[in-house]
Amino acid sequence: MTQREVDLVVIGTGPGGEALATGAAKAGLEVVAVDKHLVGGECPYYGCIPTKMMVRGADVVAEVRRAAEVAGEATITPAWDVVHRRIDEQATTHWDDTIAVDRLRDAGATVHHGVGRLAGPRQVTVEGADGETTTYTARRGVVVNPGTRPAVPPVEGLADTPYWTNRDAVQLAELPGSLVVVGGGPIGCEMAQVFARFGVRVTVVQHGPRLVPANEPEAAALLAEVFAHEGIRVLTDVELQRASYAEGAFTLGLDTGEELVVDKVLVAAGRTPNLDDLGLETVGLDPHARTLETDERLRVQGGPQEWLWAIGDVTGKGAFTHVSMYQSAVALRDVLGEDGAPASYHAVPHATFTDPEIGGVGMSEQQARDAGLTVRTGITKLEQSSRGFTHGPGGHGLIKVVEDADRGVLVGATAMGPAGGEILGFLAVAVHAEVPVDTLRTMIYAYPTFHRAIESALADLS
Ligand SMILES: Cc1cc2nc3c(=O)[nH]c(=O)nc-3n(C[C@H](O)[C@H](O)[C@H](O)COP(=O)(O)OP(=O)(O)OC[C@H]3O[C@@H](n4cnc5c(N)ncnc54)[C@H](O)[C@@H]3O)c2cc1C
Ligand SMILES: NC(=O)c1ccc[n+]([C@@H]2O[C@H](COP(=O)([O-])OP(=O)(O)OC[C@H]3O[C@@H](n4cnc5c(N)ncnc54)[C@H](O)[C@@H]3O)[C@@H](O)[C@H]2O)c1
Repeated sequence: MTQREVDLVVIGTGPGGEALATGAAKAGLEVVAVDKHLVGGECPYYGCIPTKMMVRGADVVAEVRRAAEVAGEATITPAWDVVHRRIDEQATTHWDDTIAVDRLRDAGATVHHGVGRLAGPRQVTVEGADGETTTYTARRGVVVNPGTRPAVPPVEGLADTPYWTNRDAVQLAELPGSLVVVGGGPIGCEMAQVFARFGVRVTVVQHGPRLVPANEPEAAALLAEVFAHEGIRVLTDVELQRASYAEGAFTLGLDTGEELVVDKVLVAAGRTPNLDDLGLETVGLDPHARTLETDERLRVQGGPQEWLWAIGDVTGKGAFTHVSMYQSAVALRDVLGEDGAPASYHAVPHATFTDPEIGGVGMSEQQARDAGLTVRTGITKLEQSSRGFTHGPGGHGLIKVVEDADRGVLVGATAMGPAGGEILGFLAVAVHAEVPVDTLRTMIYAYPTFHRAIESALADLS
């Protein structure tokens, strides 16, 4: 066993951990960045980046199929190997993190591949693949950024089948004929639409009453309509009860009595935080917790606040890369003893990259009501705007705004449509900066843009 003393240990290099380790090393701290798999985490290798390449391919397929209605005949023969090659070569360099490791080392950090665990105050052990263990004493402290792994729903027989998770889905070289997606959240919906557009017969099994439940119900309803139109079967309010696999086929038993027989099953039913094997108990924290509670400087609450920070999905503030990066910057300032704005989560934006995209920021209408606010909402369909009308096929969408009527500011908004995640930018500024609705109403909205529909949604506030 080797012992070393350093300034900072970062356990887990998701997007935030990688950025924080880089910044701390550049600032002159002696930093060890520990990861048991790939430096950069889920986003670049198995999450955002490969899935957005899949979405890009699927969107091109859909656009070509719309051509006849607006420009003339065009045909496309979807070819998954093109998507696979882009992911393999351009996005992930064959799922190899050498570039990221070199970048961190160039910044001055030490990269240690292995499982990192807290082992008492300021102590971290790292167990390498070769079984060699190193114990680090962290003078300044420890930042944990361990992320999540796919949750496996407690369905009889499922664990014994070769089901896929997002990690398998982004590495596919060939597509199956049929697929059941278990879970209708962002991962399930993005993947379902991609695979369907490439010719896979897709069924989504969602145990709740609607798709994308973190978004407004109107957005979920519109997405369900689009999915139905594209031939994706969506089963809501359905429980998967049994799963088995034999002779190359899965059989799934539903509580409705129906049995689905398919080539493949993709489980996208939420995530489990990687907190259970982090040694949290050695510093008085609960290893079974779903999140680590943090303060506005990302210091872990209920534990050794002076030397332990947590960032990323495990903080429960929004499982998004931009949240991990945002927290990384706030925590880095605190690690370095610098002043700066505290973390604030009243305007967390998110975009689900289905077509139409669903952008959301801040509170949903229900969340605002549950928070006891005096709520007014306004909604408009994109098809009723000049831009939606001229866009034609693929132009479905909506804008919904949620106002705290007592303060006269937006506390939440949804922008769904072509480039919904981009239109969201305007609404994110309004919610973040608490721009008075009266001011938003005095603006001039360029004609005929999609974002001009925001003016109609504001006019509808009641
Ligand atoms: C399919 C999919 C699509 C997504 N698409 C988007 C998107 O479009 N936009 C978006 O904003 N977000 C998206 N996300 C979410 C996004 O990937 C995460 O929010 C983001 O990666 C931030 O996670 P994180 O920083 O908490 O850590 P992660 O990225 O999960 O990384 C954690 C790292 O810690 C390591 N680790 C864990 N435990 C230990 C340990 N004990 N010792 C050493 N290392 C350890 C892991 O190996 C991993 O490298 C997507 C996620 C998935 C799965
Ligand atoms: N574009 C993006 O920003 C993006 C894309 C993908 C993922 N993500 C992030 O990753 C996180 C994880 O995504 P996710 O879609 O796996 O999780 P999720 O928790 O958001 O959605 C999972 C869905 O599965 C359903 N479900 C759970 N158990 C089920 C069961 N037994 N049978 C049927 N349905 C079941 C839930 O009702 C839920 O709707 C998201 O919360 C999001 O923050 C973001």
